[in-house]
Amino acid sequence: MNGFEFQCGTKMIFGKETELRVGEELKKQGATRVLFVYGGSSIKKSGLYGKVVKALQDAGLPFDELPGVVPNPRVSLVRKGIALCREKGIDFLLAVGGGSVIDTCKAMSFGVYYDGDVWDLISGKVKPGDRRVPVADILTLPAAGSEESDSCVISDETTHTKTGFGSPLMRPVFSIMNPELTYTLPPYQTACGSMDIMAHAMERYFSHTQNVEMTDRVTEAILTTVIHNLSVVLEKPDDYAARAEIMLCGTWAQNDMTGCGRAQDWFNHGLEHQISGFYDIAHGAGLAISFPAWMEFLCGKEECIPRLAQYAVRVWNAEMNFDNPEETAREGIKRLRGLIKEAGLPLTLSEAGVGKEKFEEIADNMTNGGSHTCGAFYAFTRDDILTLLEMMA
Ligand SMILES: NC(=O)c1ccc[n+]([C@@H]2O[C@H](COP(=O)([O-])OP(=O)(O)OC[C@H]3O[C@@H](n4cnc5c(N)ncnc54)[C@H](O)[C@@H]3O)[C@@H](O)[C@H]2O)c1
Repeated sequence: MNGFEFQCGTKMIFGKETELRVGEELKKQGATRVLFVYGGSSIKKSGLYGKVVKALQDAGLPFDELPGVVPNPRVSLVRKGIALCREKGIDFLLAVGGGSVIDTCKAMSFGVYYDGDVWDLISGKVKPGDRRVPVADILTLPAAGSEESDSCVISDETTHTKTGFGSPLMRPVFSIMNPELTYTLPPYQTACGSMDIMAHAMERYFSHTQNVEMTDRVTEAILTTVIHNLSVVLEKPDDYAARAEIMLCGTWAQNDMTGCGRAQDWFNHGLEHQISGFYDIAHGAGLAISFPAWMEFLCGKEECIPRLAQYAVRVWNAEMNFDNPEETAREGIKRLRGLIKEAGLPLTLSEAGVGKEKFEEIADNMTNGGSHTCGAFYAFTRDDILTLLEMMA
């Protein structure tokens, strides 16, 4: 196990009807003027919008609204939000929605205190400072884990670039998590979210760092819990117990608890950001296509087989073939693909409507024209990425 620092100060407020406490909690945290940020019609249809407005009014908290966050959230709205925060003297951001809404608030929160264009922070040209408008959220979609993570991902729709930045100060001050709020998620979105949760667990799990047994075991528990409960909620969307399990997994898969003391990979997220930057597909769908193909590619790399086989045995209950561990590894991939198919997610780029026309550009972007490799568990060259993309096609 490597040395590490870990600090996660987000207060998690979990359970039925917890969203009704948002006003009093914001006040307790020192808010005097709030910007209520959300996406489209889904929170209005579900009645959550009205509950939030009432909770803010009951707490006597003045607030403004910024609707219009879209999946793969746009920097144009972040810029609009920054201007609004400055104009109205906002001192607390309240995100109500999934990762896209929370990430929009996180980017705004640092952008308010930066004099230049916020894309400088997002693109990593300038490091974020130590001042930010605090962020809180009511989570409606377990997936990104942004409710406790220290990073955000934003797209520039004019250049088709999707990238992100982070800071230890970026973690939300508190996150309200009521599993009942996720009953309205369509099956496809539920499946995409679960795939994203599994991907966060696997980006950390696939590591060559030795002696990380405790975080391995926690990660395996997250993966097996999501696998089991995803099947339950696809059958019965209002199963509170199963929704709660998935919601908690979403947060703990991405708050970096399971990443402590180990090298992490993040190749698949990098690849998916490229794909969804160009094609605007759901993040979880992109990961459903890339992860099994990535594992299959790695079956050809001897140094990766033991961990792939361990994953197959412990997560998928595959039988260990000590004479041929690659066969065990392939069984794990087969079972992962089975779940993805059952959940209605795409297994290939063509199923997701993505062609081959950007392959060269994607490989260039990920390796800076072939000048460096990408990924820690296995270092992909530009040519490797092209091979992998063909496998995903
Ligand atoms: N910050 C991080 O740590 C982190 C990590 C991984 C991914 N991300 C990013 O997060 C974004 C994806 O976030 P996401 O997966 O949470 O999805 P999302 O926020 O983009 O939402 C997806 C869709 O689900 C709808 N939705 C949300 N809650 C709903 C509900 N309860 N009922 C019905 N519909 C609902 C939204 O309106 C939206 O149309 C991507 O841009 C991804 O790159 C961020």
